[in-house]
Amino acid sequence: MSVIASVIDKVKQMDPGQHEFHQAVTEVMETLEPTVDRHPEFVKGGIYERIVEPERSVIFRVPWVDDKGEVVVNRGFRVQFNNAIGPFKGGIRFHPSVNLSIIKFLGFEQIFKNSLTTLPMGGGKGGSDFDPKGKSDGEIMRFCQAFMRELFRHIGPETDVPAGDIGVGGREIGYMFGYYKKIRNDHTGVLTGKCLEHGGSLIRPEATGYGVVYFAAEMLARRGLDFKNQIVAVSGSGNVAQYAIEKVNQMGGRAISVCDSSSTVIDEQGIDRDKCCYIMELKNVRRGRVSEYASKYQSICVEGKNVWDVIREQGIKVDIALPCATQNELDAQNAQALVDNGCICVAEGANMPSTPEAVKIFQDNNILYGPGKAANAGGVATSGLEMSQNSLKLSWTREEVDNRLLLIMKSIHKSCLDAAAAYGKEGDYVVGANIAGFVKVAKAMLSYGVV
Ligand SMILES: NC(=O)C1=CN([C@@H]2O[C@H](COP(=O)(O)OP(=O)(O)OC[C@H]3O[C@@H](n4cnc5c(N)ncnc54)[C@H](OP(=O)(O)O)[C@@H]3O)[C@@H](O)[C@H]2O)C=CC1
Ligand SMILES: O=C(O)CCC(=O)C(=O)O
Repeated sequence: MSVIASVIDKVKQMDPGQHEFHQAVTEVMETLEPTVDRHPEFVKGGIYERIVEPERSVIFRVPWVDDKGEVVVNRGFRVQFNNAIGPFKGGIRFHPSVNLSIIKFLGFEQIFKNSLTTLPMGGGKGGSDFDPKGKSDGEIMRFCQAFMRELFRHIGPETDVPAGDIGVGGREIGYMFGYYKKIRNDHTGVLTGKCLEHGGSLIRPEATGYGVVYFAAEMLARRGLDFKNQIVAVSGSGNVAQYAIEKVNQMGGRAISVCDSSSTVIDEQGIDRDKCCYIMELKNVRRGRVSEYASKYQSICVEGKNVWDVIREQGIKVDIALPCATQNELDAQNAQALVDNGCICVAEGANMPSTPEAVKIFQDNNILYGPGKAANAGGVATSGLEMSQNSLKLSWTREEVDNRLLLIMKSIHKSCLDAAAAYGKEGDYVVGANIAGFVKVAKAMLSYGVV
């Protein structure tokens, strides 16, 4: 049995039931096969076995008091996966589905993504099964403080620097940062995604969504294409989706969809600047449901189905797909429908949104397919820029950060293509992203000896 197959086998045996983690490990490991012959030193150094095991996983109790005065207990997680090239770095997710498998898959992906950014950041991820939906502002604050009451002892600006992810935005980062500062008496860059007033970076809120569109534009340019007049399907309606739509509009495309966990809205006229501002206010301020969009603007609203189901069922033509909601949202049936209807490009804003079967359909049909760890790396890259500004005690302008983001996305795109070509898989962004991300981390791990 090859070293890769035995590593995948061992992961499945050791952690049965961690399906998302198995999926992420299998997807990465299978593409690393060509590195085994090229780098016998990685085999000898046990790099493949070591890279799938987190440095440590912390699971903790998060007790807090709700508005009725009742004690609620949630479960918190921080998986510090790999710090070979820099401090652990990765977001925090608050969602009822959160469990160890999901946090491990996200932390594992983060190792390679962060490596691709060119910045010195290791991989980690955290979260809780806390559901922010329907909670008052006071409840959110008390939960964030309770979460930080344990997390603070595991993190630090040179150790582990969390940020936002699903259910965690500027408001939650503010509450967590404020509490860390209070109990440590230390105003330091321990979190990213902070508000501007207390050390955040311009463009961090926009960065993941803008970065996905920058990455897709690079892929399209290889075929002499761009966003102008392209019909773009976007899923989700949160941070990543909102700024992806904003950038699609700026680049001359027409974004036609959003969804949340309750319904999907299709607006074939296009979600223009004003409609996008409406969604931002609806989701970020009023914390409402996307179905409200349909009562304000002429559009289709389908309850209980995601964007990709609705596009398939209604035979809607899409040129570019940007899945920006959650893992495994886009399955084989919906991938086939996108291909059959002439889709040319898929760039993933979410982490692992396409199932393995869907990815195979995109690749077999020569679709420009940009996997999340490359296409959505602009968020964490800009977090890295926030860390740099915090260390320098400087703030860069919007233009400066956006320019750096654009250059990083171009560099990631080039690294993927270079690595794919160097390992005999010309044009394959999946192989390219995995190998380029992996080789840098593997070399760093090797240089430390067995630790
Ligand atoms: N924020 C960042 O910087 C980065 C985020 N990502 C990834 O992007 C994705 C979106 O994150 P982000 O925009 O920050 O999160 P948000 O919480 O801001 O938004 C998530 C959106 O996805 C929807 N959603 C979540 N789960 C489901 C589901 N099961 N079915 C349908 N819709 C769902 C949410 O709906 P509802 O409103 O009902 O909850 C919401 O509209 C995630 O995969 C995340 O890991 C990747 C890189 C960086
Ligand atoms: O900005 C960060 O540190 C993390 C962003 C994130 O969670 C991700 O890249 O998936």
